[in-house]
Amino acid sequence: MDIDDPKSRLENKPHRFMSILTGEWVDLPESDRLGKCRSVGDFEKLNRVGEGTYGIVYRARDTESNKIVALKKMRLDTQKDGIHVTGLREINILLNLRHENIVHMSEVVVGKSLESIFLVMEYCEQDLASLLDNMAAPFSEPQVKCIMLQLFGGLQYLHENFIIHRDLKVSNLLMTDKGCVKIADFGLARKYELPHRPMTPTVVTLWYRAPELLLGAKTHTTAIDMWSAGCILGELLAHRPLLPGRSELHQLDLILDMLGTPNDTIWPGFSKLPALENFTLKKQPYNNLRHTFPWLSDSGIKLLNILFMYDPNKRACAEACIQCSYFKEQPRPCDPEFMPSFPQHRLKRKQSKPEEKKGKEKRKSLDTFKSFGDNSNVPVLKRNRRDIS
Ligand SMILES: Nc1ncnc2c1ncn2[C@@H]1O[C@H](COP(=O)(O)OP(=O)(O)OP(=O)(O)O)[C@@H](O)[C@H]1O
Repeated sequence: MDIDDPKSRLENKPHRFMSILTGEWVDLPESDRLGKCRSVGDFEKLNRVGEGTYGIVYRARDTESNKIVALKKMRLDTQKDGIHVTGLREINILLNLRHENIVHMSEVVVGKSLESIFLVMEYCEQDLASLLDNMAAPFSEPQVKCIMLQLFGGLQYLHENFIIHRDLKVSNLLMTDKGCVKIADFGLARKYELPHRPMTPTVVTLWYRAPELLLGAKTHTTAIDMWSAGCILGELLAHRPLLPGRSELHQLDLILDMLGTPNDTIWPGFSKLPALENFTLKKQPYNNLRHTFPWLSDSGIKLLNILFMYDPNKRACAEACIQCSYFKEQPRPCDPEFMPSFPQHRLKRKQSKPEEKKGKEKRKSLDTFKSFGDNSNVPVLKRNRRDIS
């Protein structure tokens, strides 16, 4: 080797990288210098388990390890001739995360062409949306507490790592056959910086979207995930979507009906929010959460109230929710092993194509029900949680 020749020096230098998963240094073999991904041919596709806006998800078997995995085929961005930016974000974020309540992505594999990319993830037997659709009776309160504690655990980890998920909803919560809840679908997730920088306000599926986003706030905080968690808690308790708006205005209306109209006293800066330049909100002076959940304990109502604080700065963080007395009083959260499981329905489910799904609203609006009443008698509405965004 000519040590004065920079090209020669570069070619012969061993390549060492620090693993983002273990923090250990690893030598990169010469043959992998240009990068190396396994081929999707190493996997046997078993069946399709889900389809979202950005990808189709298959249950598959890794023929090398014999493990069952989920393979998510990333959709192409037809205009830009490559992988959609949401897919790249999802890869980037998931590679850096390790927590029992966050779906684990083990690797990226490639298809025949370079544009065909698949994420290999741990396989989860069900997602909460289809579980809710297939259960004859609502979740019991111990089961709801078990799910929520796990969701808050995952959120605490995400937020401590400066990640905002930005699309929390029941169809993005997966569950293993051991009852372990995993937050999935990081296509809209973003790393945030302090001070917060402006981001696009049209994130988060409408029914789970926080009022500050609906009113055009330019900065996003972890509080938008906490609002979505409140909507998920309400949905699990009631066994139907809590705030199923048909449009942004209708969504705001439903929020006002449930919580009353905000003002600058409870939410400093409220009247300066961009959307309020165009319209005035109706006046509704009452908080109707107690009326909506008459059977819920005071600490359950308190948890909902701290998740539904209008002012994002006052909204509870995940850690505060975990400490909430609701989880310490009777009935206590159940053991994850006692969560219901219907793995077979996922093998049967037929998914419609995303373009067919747009704008479809098959479910009855919540307006038909004045209050959820005792959750053991709630009529089960067939839901279509994936359709609204
Ligand atoms: N690891 C997994 N194990 C089992 N099923 C999964 C897994 N990941 C996703 N799914 C299934 O595939 C569906 C779609 O996946 P995902 O939400 O990641 O796709 P998406 O295109 O990003 O969806 P969206 O339209 O909600 O943004 C999920 O609702 C779930 O049913």
